[in-house]
Amino acid sequence: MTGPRPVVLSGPSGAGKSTLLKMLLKDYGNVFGFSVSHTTRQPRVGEVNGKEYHFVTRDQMQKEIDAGEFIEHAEFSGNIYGTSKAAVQAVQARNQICVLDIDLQGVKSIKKTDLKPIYISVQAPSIEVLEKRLRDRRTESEESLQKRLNTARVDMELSNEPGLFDLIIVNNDLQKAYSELKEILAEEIQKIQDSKNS
Ligand SMILES: Nc1ncnc2c1ncn2[C@@H]1O[C@H](COP(=O)(O)OP(=O)(O)OP(=O)(O)O)[C@@H](O)[C@H]1O
Ligand SMILES: Nc1nc2c(ncn2[C@@H]2O[C@H](COP(=O)(O)O)[C@@H](O)[C@H]2O)c(=O)[nH]1
Repeated sequence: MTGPRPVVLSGPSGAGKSTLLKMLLKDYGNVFGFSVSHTTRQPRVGEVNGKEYHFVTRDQMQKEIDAGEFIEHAEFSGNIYGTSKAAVQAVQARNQICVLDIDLQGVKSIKKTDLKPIYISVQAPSIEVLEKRLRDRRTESEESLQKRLNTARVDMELSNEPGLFDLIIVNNDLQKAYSELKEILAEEIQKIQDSKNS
């Protein structure tokens, strides 16, 4: 893999990864590019195929995994999610910092590749706050919500492993969390802006 150093955003469902990512893309749209993952889950209201995800069937996804088209893939809450080689290459071809929003299994898989991203974990202040955010988001059935909360408990525990993440952001105050995110990425942002201006 070539190009600027990618960024991995991980952390429990509902912690605020997509919210922070949207802020980053709004402020630095030409600097960052989102790695559009594949998923077998159903699109949510407002989600567009090819933008938030490539929405695919389990059969189609399994065929592409078998064909070696994915850098990593994982089963999460009853669905498969994965990062294709093409998704990352598309961003890198635009000389943008590639941002991957992936779960903890994905992080462990990416650690075995030569991608060498900056690893950031986004956490909610507590499981209670996380549950409230997920409920208020109104995207999950009760079954899916419980699965996500169970996975979140494990994620919150395991993410503290020394060396796993370069930074853990506790997303309580959104603006403060965003400032922390921008701070760790400042050097990479500057490099891209300099290269685009030269
Ligand atoms: N600091 C915050 N304070 C209050 N609400 C927040 C904060 N950050 C995010 N939220 C809200 O919490 C909900 C979950 O956030 P978001 O969808 O960004 O989480 P996520 O980590 O991307 O989840 P998933 O992994 O399921 O995609 C959203 O409704 C969002 O508006
Ligand atoms: N290992 C991977 N995890 C991924 C990928 N794309 C998203 N995700 C993670 O899935 C959960 C649930 O996402 P949701 O959109 O259904 O709420 C979340 O933790 C994402 O980080 C991927 O390509 N690989």
